[in-house]
Amino acid sequence: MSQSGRVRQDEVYRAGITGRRPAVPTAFPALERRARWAMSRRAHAYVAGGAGSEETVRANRAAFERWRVVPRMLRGVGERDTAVELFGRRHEHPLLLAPIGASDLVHRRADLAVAEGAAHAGVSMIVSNQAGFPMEEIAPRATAGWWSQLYWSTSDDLVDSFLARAEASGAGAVVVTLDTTTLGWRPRDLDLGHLPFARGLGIAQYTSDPVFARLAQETADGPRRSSPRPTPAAVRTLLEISRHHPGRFLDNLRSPLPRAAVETFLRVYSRPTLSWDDIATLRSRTRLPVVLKGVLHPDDARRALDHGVDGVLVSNHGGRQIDGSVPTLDALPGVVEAVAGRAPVLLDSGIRSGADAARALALGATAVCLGRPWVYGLALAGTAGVAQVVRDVLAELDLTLALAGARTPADVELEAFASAEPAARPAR
Ligand SMILES: Cc1cc2nc3c(=O)[nH]c(=O)nc-3n(C[C@H](O)[C@H](O)[C@H](O)COP(=O)(O)O)c2cc1C
Ligand SMILES: O=C(O)C(=O)c1ccccc1
Repeated sequence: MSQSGRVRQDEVYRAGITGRRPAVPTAFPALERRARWAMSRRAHAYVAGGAGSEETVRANRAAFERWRVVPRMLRGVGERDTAVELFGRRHEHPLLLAPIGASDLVHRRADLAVAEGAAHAGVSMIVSNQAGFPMEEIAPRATAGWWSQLYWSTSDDLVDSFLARAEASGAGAVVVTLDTTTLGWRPRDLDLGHLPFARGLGIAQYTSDPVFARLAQETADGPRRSSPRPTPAAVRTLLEISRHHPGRFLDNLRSPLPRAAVETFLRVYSRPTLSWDDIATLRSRTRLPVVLKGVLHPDDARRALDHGVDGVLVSNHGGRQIDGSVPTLDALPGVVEAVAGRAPVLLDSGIRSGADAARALALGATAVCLGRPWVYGLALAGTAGVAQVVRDVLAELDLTLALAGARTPADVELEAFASAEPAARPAR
């Protein structure tokens, strides 16, 4: 049971009496504006940017604006209950941090700070495969739980190694991202000629991996000279890269290995030929619950369940992959209907506030994932910034329920507004 909205408001207004203001802005537009000043041009372009003309980035938002809350009065709702159970674990809040790679572009402590911020706010974090630190260092800080996100590599051995490491480090699930088998067309990054990974950012999960070390050494040696196991020196160099200076190792380390590591990453990080046959092998590869990220079609959701998948995450990667892709909130009702309560359905892409979370949950999402807003909190105030952004979203979610006369998100009443084709609310 929660009154987190009132608690957070009281905290802010009381601190205000002595002249203290929140560390980061409490609403998204100001948060983004402030973060933009704090970030490098390249970092801002990478985080804020989307595919093509960024129509889908905007459409994700417009989809939320088409649903309006119809508040119900006098329902005596004093406390709200937003807890959910996901894969046998109780989550106090129906929100997780979406996996976001290369956060070492915006903060020196990157995923370590994010994990601590998520833990402070009491939410789980989905650790990106493209993190700035090895998952073994992030995991102990994510005390409210964490899941591991996987890009299916061209090397099946590397996939198995990532899965084994996630299991050994206590991940609660593995989230396989399907929508980035190849990188979308991103004009902001293209115009700056900038991809973080090409500079050695966001590759720490790889450089800390023994299978990857072998692949990188093969690249450095050339195929003829390569030895079957990575030499101890190669492993040491790569570990040094992942521990000490992921961001600037190309300048700092003289050995050819760092450059080989970047080249190897770019070659192996994703398999464009990924198919349902690969998904079918997952059950024998890992005992972790499997979530497929990037599902937008009801038939793909059904097929996922047929393949033994444990959950789906409705996502268009924040509009970064296909310009003109369907907004996730529009896709949600069809997926919810197809899944029919058999598995959790998560949603991301466009969640900016607690009011957005309330609408996605009322439309049948089991939980939502917060993306760009936490990156802006990180850029402005590190751990404290991430924690505040999350707590503010949760506070507004709680207040939205209270004012709508809803004890749980499912009780929120919605109506479609000014849409050419009003989407039907799924039966629940
Ligand atoms: C800068 C950035 C990096 C991202 N990196 C990853 C990643 O490594 N793995 C992944 O599955 N999704 C990644 N995503 C997608 C997010 O998980 C999520 O789907 C998206 O941010 C949701 O959109 P929103 O931020 O507009 O709400 C990234 C998104 C951004 C903005
Ligand atoms: O930037 C992204 O959105 C992302 O997820 C990604 C992951 C790997 C390589 C390039 C981009």
